[in-house]
Amino acid sequence: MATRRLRAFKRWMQSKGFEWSDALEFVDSPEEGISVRALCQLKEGDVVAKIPKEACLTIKTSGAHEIIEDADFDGHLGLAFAIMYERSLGEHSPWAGYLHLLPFQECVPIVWTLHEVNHLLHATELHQTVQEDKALIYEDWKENILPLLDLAPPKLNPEFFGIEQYFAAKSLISSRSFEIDDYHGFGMVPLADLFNHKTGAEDVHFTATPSNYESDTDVDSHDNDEGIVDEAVAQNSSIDTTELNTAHDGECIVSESECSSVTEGDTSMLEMIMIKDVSNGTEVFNTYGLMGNAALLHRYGFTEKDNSYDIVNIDLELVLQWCSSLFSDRHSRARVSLWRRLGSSACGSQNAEYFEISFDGEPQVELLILLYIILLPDNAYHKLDLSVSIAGNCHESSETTLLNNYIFPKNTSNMCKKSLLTKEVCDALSSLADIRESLYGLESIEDDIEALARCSLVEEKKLYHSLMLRISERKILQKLRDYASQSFEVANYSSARKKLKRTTNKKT
Ligand SMILES: C[S@@+](CC[C@H](N)C(=O)[O-])C[C@H]1O[C@@H](n2cnc3c(N)ncnc32)[C@H](O)[C@@H]1O
Repeated sequence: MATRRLRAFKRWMQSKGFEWSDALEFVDSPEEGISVRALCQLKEGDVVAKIPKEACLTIKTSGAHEIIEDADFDGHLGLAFAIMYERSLGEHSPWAGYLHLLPFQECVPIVWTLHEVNHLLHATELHQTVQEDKALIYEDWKENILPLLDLAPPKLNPEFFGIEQYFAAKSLISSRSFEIDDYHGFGMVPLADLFNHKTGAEDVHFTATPSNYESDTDVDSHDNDEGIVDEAVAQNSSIDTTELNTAHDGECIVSESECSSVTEGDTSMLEMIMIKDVSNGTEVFNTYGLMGNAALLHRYGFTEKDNSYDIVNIDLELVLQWCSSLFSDRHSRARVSLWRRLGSSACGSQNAEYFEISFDGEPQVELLILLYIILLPDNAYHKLDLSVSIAGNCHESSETTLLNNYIFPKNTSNMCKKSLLTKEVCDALSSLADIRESLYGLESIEDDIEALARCSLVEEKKLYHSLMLRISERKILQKLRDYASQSFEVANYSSARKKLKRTTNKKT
């Protein structure tokens, strides 16, 4: 459905030199926002849109570029300032037709109230991150934007540069900005940001070399310090400058980006190319990257059911808590120290170390090694400790060799894990899953599932996606328990078989 705002946006795109195929339909739904659909069969390799870089809103193209340069604002801060500045110009902004199409803000957790963050994200992978983000963004605004408002010139209307406006701009950057090129950096790319995301199953890509879109300049999303931002195009690549064909006699025709049609040297346009066939009437998806639900909610404000990139983390702190419920502090310290001397480490930084549990409930091997060492009987621990010290002194054998000799005599990765999965380690994994789960509070996962079933995705978006996140994390903890019990059963079964074999061999 083409609404009035979409028609105005199309007129704006035309005035700025955008080209797009008639085979693309922009659909505006009050519940789901804007999406893009194929009006006819789209073929792999079709160039479906061309976007002038000059029409992208970046720190170079914005009317605020001098203020941004003088203030020495970096990429994120600069782009947030550019968005607020262009919004402050109203109809006088060259991006007015685009800005009208954007929501004021994207419903990502940084724009939720602190109460909502604490209530809805409690104990999830996002809770602490979002608390920290909110504090940092506020500090950023206070230190950089607020002082600028008092300067004359430039005379800035404070109404458009307040803390709410800054958070809103940051939410738009997080959910819809793209890397453009070395000169522009990243920015807001009209039209490209109308495509919704599908994990690992995108239909459309941005590329500088339309005729060989499988090359290195193919673009995937990538991480940067403030979240995943889609990378759009490498500069100075050859670009197909063929005009897009438009519909004739009710037929949708898009350009065939063949090598022969490539004109070298035009780096002024971004292009969108189909990377697979899409049938008539189907939504055309981009991908924002391969992300679990925590990352999706953090950067884009939504989650996906059964997202295989989901993970849950177990903090080292939590392992230490479990350890001190069974052993003395001295025991814990000594075992963790030996674990570190063996060259093991967790993910994250020194004061926030954690272990990842994958979507199928498999724990990071470093966690298994730590639990194994914590649970070693004293005599075995002393032997290993002595060997590590001697090795450290003579520099003859590496920690890995020692660990392999001691724990992994067979030295193959599958065997490694199996050797670590003793009954005690498996019990420890189950206890850790229980402790991690207890952090969510009194409601069980079944309560969460029921609450999700009652929840409206449209009217209670925050609740819906935070429940999805909690449930996906809790399902992984369930799988961790299954992994622990099954691993022990398997280990038990194979050691029983070995014992049986040894006994039978002895007899024969
Ligand atoms: C780049 S915009 C995509 C266009 C957007 N739908 C619009 O109305 O303008 C990204 C935002 O679209 C929404 N979105 C994208 N993919 C989605 C998906 N698979 N499920 C739910 N929402 C999605 C999220 O709100 C996200 O922050």
